[in-house]
Amino acid sequence: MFRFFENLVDPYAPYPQKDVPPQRLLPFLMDYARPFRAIFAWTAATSVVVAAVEIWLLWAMGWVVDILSGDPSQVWQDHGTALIGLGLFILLLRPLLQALDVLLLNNGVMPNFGTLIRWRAHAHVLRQSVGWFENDFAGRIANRIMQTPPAAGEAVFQVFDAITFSLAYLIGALVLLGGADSRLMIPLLVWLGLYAILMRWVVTRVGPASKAASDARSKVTGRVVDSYTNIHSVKMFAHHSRELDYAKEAIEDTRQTFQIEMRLYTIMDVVLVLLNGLLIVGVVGWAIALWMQGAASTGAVAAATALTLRLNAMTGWIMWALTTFFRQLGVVAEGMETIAQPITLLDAPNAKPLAMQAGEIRVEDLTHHYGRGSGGLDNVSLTIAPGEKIGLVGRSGAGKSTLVKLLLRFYDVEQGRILIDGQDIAKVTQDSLRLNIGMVQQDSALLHRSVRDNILYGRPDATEAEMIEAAKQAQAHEFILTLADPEGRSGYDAQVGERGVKLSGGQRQRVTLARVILKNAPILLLDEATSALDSEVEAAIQDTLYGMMQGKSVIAIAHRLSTIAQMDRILVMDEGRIVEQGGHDALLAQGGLYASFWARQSGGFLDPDTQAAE
Ligand SMILES: Nc1ncnc2c1ncn2[C@@H]1O[C@H](COP(=O)(O)OP(=O)(O)OP(=O)(O)O)[C@@H](O)[C@H]1O
Repeated sequence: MFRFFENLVDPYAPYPQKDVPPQRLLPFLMDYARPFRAIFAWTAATSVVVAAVEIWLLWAMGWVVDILSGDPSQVWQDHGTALIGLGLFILLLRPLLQALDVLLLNNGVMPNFGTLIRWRAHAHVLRQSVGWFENDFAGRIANRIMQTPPAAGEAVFQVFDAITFSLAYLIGALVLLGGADSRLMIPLLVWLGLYAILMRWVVTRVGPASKAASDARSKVTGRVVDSYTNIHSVKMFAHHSRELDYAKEAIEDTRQTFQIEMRLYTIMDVVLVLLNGLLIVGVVGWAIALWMQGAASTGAVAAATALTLRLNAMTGWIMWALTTFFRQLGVVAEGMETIAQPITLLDAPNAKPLAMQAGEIRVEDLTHHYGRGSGGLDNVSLTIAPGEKIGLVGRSGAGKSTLVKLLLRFYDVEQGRILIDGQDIAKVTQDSLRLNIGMVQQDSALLHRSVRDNILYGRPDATEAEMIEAAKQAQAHEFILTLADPEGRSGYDAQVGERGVKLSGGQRQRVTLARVILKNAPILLLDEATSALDSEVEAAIQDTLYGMMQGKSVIAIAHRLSTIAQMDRILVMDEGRIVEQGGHDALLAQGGLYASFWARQSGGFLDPDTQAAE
């Protein structure tokens, strides 16, 4: 039976992905609620029926008191059947109705609603560009993905569990009192008015207070996770107390925002008790007065008393439910700051897959300053012939990596364009573009998965033999066989730690090389691909690299000039521009920047001191 309700909505069902999610709270939630429309309607209907039954039971209690005021010997004779019917109703039908209500809410809605939001929110965030991620804390993004779905689920739960139920209950109570004596409705209506004012006062403050508290919590997560992921720097610089202070500032923010929230609840609780006192004295006192005048029966007084006491118990719960509702909406509003952000780097409308032919790369008048006035690239134009191998050198910050990242369309260029085989890379699908480019990066971070998963990331459908062959070519096979992790997995199954921290820099780089070898893409970008290797391994890998480059268009960035001296052409970049280009010998003869780099190289490296001095 549980399965039936749990399977009413499939949270992973395909859906139309939006590039620009709704920016306002209600439409944002409605968007996620769409697959739940039918189940929400049913839940609301059963909540109303359950509330009506509860009110009706109070009325029935008044009726029982009234018949008990009659002749005891006649009660069973006159009302026996009705009393049995009432008993059966309470024993059978009422539990069934309530069971249906909670099954719909607890099993149909709750596990699926949060899951659907988390799934879709993660799918949306994963589509964001590299630049988008660079502008935020990974911890904060993760926190919002984690806390928004349960908050939205809790808000929806309150709508059906408390708000729909209590609205139906209040309307029923008015009808019931009105039926006994319409004057009894007056104290209830006055109380309702005051209750509404209090509710409004609380609710308008709870949403913003809760959003601020939630914001502060996400900030704490962002800062704490930042310290943990960079624990090496923290320890190396002995910045233990500085990191604590950095986190404390955010933690203190959370405390203060939480204090403001809690003050609201205290005020609400105290005023509520006062209001409820008014309700009890008003309704029960009035009912007694009416009874004394003979205008109300004993049963009516009993029903009115039971009703007010029940309302007294319920009002705290309703207020709590309402504040929870608005508090959770505050959390959702905070989560929206991440989850509802439009995807800015999109495939062009009707983008086609990149049709790779020979592999010509043309960069036309490219300028990219990362949204600032300077830095990055300035008016770079360049044509790389199919199969040509380009070495890219220049001081740190000259713009080499920027050029490579723009080729991968990690960012949209600010000015100019890049063409591959005559096709503007902004107009082809991002996936097809990146599938055709293999890249080995300077700081080769790996995924916290097994070595096998990491290598197969280059081509998930490769066979085991192909994967091992790639590892061998990258000089990685031997050391991989010696790996073991604390859980007892070894070799290709060993986990590499977050970002690959359990491997040495050179080992990491070889695993990334293996995955690019396996990918075997027609364009190859090497950004300091061998910088972490010792000369012996590097020499062994150079052959593999040259082998890999055959028939491919290649851009290789290197500070170690000896690794690129053999390239077809060398480009020298400085301050975002290409300042020299040509073969190694020609550039040396030119006596410019390249010649000075070469002259100052010690042991094949660009000397960092001389670089700084420049
Ligand atoms: N994500 C980014 N956001 C803003 N500015 C950036 C970003 N990445 C790089 N820059 C800036 O662009 C300029 C060029 O950086 P780039 O990484 O391209 O240099 P590089 O030549 O590859 O240097 P290195 O040899 O040190 O890797 C620098 O001034 C840098 O501060």
